[in-house]
Amino acid sequence: MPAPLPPTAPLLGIERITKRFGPQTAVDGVSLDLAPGEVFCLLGPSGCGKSTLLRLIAGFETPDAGAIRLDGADLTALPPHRRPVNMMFQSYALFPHMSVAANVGYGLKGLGLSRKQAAERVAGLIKLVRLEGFESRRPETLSGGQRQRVALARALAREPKLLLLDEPLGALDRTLREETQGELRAIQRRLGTGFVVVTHDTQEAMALADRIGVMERGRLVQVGPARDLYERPASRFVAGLLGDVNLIEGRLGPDEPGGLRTVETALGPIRASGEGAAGAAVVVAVRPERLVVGGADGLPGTLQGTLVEATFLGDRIRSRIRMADGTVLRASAALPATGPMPGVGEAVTVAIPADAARVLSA
Ligand SMILES: Nc1ncnc2c1ncn2[C@@H]1O[C@H](COP(=O)(O)OP(=O)(O)OP(=O)(O)O)[C@@H](O)[C@H]1O
Repeated sequence: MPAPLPPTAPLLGIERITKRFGPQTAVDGVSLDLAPGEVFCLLGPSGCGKSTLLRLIAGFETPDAGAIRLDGADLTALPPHRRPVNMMFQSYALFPHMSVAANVGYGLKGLGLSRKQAAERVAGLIKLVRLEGFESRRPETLSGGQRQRVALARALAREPKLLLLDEPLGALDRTLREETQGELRAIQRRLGTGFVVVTHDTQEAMALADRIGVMERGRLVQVGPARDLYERPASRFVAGLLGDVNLIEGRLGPDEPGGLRTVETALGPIRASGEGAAGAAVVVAVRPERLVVGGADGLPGTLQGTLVEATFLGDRIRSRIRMADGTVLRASAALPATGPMPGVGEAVTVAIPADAARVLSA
């Protein structure tokens, strides 16, 4: 029986694409479907192949194997300018001698628009990125955030079906970055253009993406909404990339009814969800904010430890707790509404709720 069709045909279809540079495989058999209007973030450390995958979609690189389709049409043989795709670079590559309006209008060259049509399109784009009044300014007189918006308007000028963004906010400082993430997302929603965004910043991927694809050494190792990746990482690598995590080594117990497993660790048995062969060496992954510190007496599996560090961070306390066997766990908790901070050297209880503990292959 044929597989059921997805609810909407994919905008972008990448099939087993591979790109080698000499002995190095930069992109290794990646397959991926993108829904229309979706924002997809490629996340991974430097050198994992994110930019190469983006450049393959744009047509700046030719794959050694595999195919790329857009709306069902094979793009693989088309040069970059013939693809209904546009790319925005981190450097923005604005023309310094041209005004904001001319930079944006440059994106319309070759479309055969009349002067009037082009002027209207430019005005609409400038409005979209909220740069009205800046039309005749030169890029060098703009702030980083404004330059970013000029580059975005120019990249959107030809109304691409898909926009590729390489570290789009990389040049902005932290506060401006967070503001601009929201703006970028709002513009994208208004237009419904599909976005593929390359970033090595996990927070940014979480803020922007409908789905994140994690790349590791040329492979796409896990794809899903940020929350799925955060709560159910497929590997230690993904767990660590998405945020801080405690990794506790142990051996996996046998299958049990109810789906939970028991992992024997130096801290004692820990109940966790996940799969694997009984006896396998595993790690239990627990996010610091899911540890229940203090007041855990009476919960099954409550452990005893000593607080070795407690740092006040405004909205939460970050702490380190040494357990009887010497393992140090990191916890992060909302502040108690009233009352003193827990003191260093104090004995504390620690509980690991079973729904916060994931079994990962060691
Ligand atoms: N033109 C090239 N010639 C040779 N090797 C290349 C070329 N482009 C990329 N590579 C190699 O392919 C691998 C993936 O590079 P890529 O730029 O895609 O990584 P990345 O994840 O985007 O990294 P970064 O975040 O640092 O940009 C790297 O090992 C890189 O050295």
